[in-house]
Amino acid sequence: MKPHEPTRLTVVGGGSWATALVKIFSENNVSIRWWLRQQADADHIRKYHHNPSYLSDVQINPRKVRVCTSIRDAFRNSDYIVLAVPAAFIADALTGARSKDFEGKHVVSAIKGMIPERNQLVTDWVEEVYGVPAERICVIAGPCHAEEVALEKQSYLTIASSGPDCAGTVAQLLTCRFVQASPLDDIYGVEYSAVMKNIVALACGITHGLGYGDNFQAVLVSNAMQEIRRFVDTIYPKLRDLSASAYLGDLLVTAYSPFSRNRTFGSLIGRGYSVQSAQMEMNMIAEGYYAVKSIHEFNQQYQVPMPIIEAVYNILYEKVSPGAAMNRLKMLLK
Ligand SMILES: NC(=O)C1=CN([C@@H]2O[C@H](COP(=O)(O)OP(=O)(O)OC[C@H]3O[C@@H](n4cnc5c(N)ncnc54)[C@H](OP(=O)(O)O)[C@@H]3O)[C@@H](O)[C@H]2O)C=CC1
Ligand SMILES: O=C(CO)COP(=O)(O)O
Repeated sequence: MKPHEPTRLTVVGGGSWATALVKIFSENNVSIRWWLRQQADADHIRKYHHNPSYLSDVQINPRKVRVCTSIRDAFRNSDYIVLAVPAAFIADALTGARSKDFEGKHVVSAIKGMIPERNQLVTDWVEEVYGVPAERICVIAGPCHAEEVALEKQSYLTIASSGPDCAGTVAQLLTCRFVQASPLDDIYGVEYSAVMKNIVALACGITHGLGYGDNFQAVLVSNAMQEIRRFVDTIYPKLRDLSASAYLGDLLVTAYSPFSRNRTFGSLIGRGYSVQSAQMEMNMIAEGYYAVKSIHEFNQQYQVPMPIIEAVYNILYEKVSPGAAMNRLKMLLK
């Protein structure tokens, strides 16, 4: 690539985070192929330069962004493939793409969830299924809600990879007027923490829906941080600073922000909605709903004590009432 040529990116996904990422990347010298699954959405963006279904105030720059609905077209000539579809649907979204289509490219996962049928991190799945080498994979993490990106509120991202090159370049591509992105070398720690903070936000929402107050929630979140530490230190021991924004910051924003899908979903459950009616009430996906099952099953072999994760699992998958599960949990917190 010549020095002043734009970096060629593919963004996979038409939801709020994909739309926000397209906006951030468009601040830099890039050329984006943006894949959406709905033809009507793609046509609308082409004509009116905004996504009709998510973050519709965000203006899409037609000089930098080309929309398409064919995944193989979207991959053509791209240097970086950015995945921004909930984990449960990423295999669907990539239907039609083959290992060969990933050759020579970097993969950037913006997904904070696990592949449900395999209880596997998205980056491991990409490596295993599409043969992408680990050093060409990175994740986008950090406390950052798409809605605040749309409003250009100052935000911070952490780009984690196992080798320095991928994360460093992607961090540069995401740094702009209102976003500061930095690289980090703890891809597994960051990815697992991001998956788990969604489950904790569900727990916060559930307790909020049940009428617990801020005092309880502060204790819940502190205990949750200890659970996350126990889990990631067991699965992938490494010297890491869990008070950094990629870990603690993301836990806090998801647990407390009214923008959080996971907190909102939990709050509906706490107020007595069934899983199905809560899902219908929200137009967006709460990753924690799928993730809690994956983490619960994955943890069978490790048996890391995680009473908060277990309480959420019992409520969502074992029909334990939110009130009873939280009554039991509150005796275990300190
Ligand atoms: N939103 C945020 O602020 C942030 C989100 N993330 C992560 O980004 C990822 C994407 O989440 P987000 O953008 O918020 O999700 P949204 O709920 O905003 O959008 C969901 C997306 O999934 C698509 N989808 C739904 N069902 C299917 C299916 N069966 N097959 C293919 N695609 C499907 C939807 O397509 P359609 O519209 O056509 O139904 C839509 O593009 C998640 O892992 C989330 O944790 C990370 C950081 C911030
Ligand atoms: O990861 C996020 C913010 O950093 C988004 O969390 P929610 O999916 O709960 O909105």
